[in-house]
Amino acid sequence: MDNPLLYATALASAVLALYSYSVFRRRSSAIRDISGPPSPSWIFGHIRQLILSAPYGAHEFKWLDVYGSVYALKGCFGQERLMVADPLALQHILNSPKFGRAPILDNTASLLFGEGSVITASGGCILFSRRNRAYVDADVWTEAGSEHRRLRSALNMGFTAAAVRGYEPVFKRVAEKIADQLEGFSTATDICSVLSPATLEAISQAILGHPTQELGEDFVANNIEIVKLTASHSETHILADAIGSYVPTWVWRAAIYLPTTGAAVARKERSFATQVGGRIVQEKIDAAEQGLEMDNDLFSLILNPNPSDNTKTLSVEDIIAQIALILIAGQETTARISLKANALAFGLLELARHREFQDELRAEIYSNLGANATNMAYENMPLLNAFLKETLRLYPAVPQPDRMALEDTAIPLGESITTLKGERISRIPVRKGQLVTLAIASYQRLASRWGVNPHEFNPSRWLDGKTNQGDAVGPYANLLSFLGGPKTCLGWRFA
Ligand code: HEM
Repeated sequence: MDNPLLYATALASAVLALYSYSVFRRRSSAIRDISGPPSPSWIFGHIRQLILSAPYGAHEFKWLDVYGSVYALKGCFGQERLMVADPLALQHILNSPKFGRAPILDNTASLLFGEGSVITASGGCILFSRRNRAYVDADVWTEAGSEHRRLRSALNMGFTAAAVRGYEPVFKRVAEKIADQLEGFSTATDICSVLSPATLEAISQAILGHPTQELGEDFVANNIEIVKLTASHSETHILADAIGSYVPTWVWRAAIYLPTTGAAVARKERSFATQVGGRIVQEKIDAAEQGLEMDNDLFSLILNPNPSDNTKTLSVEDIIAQIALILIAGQETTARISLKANALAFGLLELARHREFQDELRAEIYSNLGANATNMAYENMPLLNAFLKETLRLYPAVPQPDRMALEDTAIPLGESITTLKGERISRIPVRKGQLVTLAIASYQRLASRWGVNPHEFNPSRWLDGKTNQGDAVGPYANLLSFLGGPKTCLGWRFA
């Protein structure tokens, strides 16, 4: 299509179709009656303010103060969205089969990791492809849910408290390497460029049982490229996501063959993961057949399951299908290269800002290392635990994941709200297809939950018992940094 008139006509038709669709949905949506900030733009809605503002939350936390823990926002092209930081509502959405990941998240995941990974087996993609044909089939949900449970149950073997304790020698080696590197720097340095490869090293050794150099330079370089791509945000990305969410799943599946940088990196990742993963798995199978002792990395654990329990058995293909996901999911969230959300970098930044606390924490760690240098007793280190919780609370790596209602339903609220019509409601009716943003960063700054001055870094809030824990919401300290419900981060103990 090299005729500019054709381009203009195609673009105008797409914009008109999006506009008509958004008007149609707006007329029939209950979200219209929920208060929220006025939208600055029809094309971007509030998304630029939500995602691109610096420092993080510049707009979001003001909206939280003004509109409370549930309010309406506009997405791109006039789309209605609901922001939810109410603990009961979050807990409901995360645990209800009536909500799934937003199609754009699922489709991106399947592009990067293929169809066989635990994250793509969770039902979303299958459901969304059916939804494109305007129906949701309960049997499909159950089938996809059970495939997700099967993979999770088998993989979980490598993420139990005992298994993660088994990885401690790896963590220690990697931590010593980071410390050596940092001691060698005499000027200001980009900490993310040190932490990101170190995290990949820890994951590679603990999960695959091989140091990164054995994965091959090309695989490692491509992995870093993917982490950079998935961490970057711009107006172009926002628009591409918005348009991509209207694109059917079969088009996404074909997108892997596009001649774009993103598709090329995704293609390489999947091909490297299959080749390298296949080689590593085969080596382990050969070692087991020769009666050699298996290592205690995740792959060796999975390949050597309890034969009496066949629910925990994974095929070689199943195992290989998890490699790209685990390398990227762990690295991207723990030590992301972008400064938007990097748990480790933000933790170090807060230590630099709070020198007194830094000294106390160092003293606590040294005194425990002295007592038992090979086996760290984390439970005996209250300051370290408080530091980790406070860092994860203030800087969730995934601060605003989207969910979508898979059928007409209602979201219960812990605190009732007044609608624009003046009605007091304790449940918000939502229509099938409604997008809901889980406002994790806002939830983790609710004064009602975490005590006074919730925007301040103050680890002692965890020590003096002033955090109101309420109902269990997330897996760790009631935080939602690892999300919650059946799709809780598999690697939260590892992280
Ligand atoms: C601070 C570090 C980490 C954070 C904040 C984090 C956060 C998350 C979040 C929010 C999700 C859910 C995504 C969604 O459903 O939309 C997730 C899923 C996942 N994470 Fe993590 N993660 C971290 C580290 C890790 C590590 C180190 C690993 C593995 C070594 C890992 C493996 C996974 C896997 C396999 C899933 C998919 C689970 C499923 O769909 O059932 N994560 N993570």
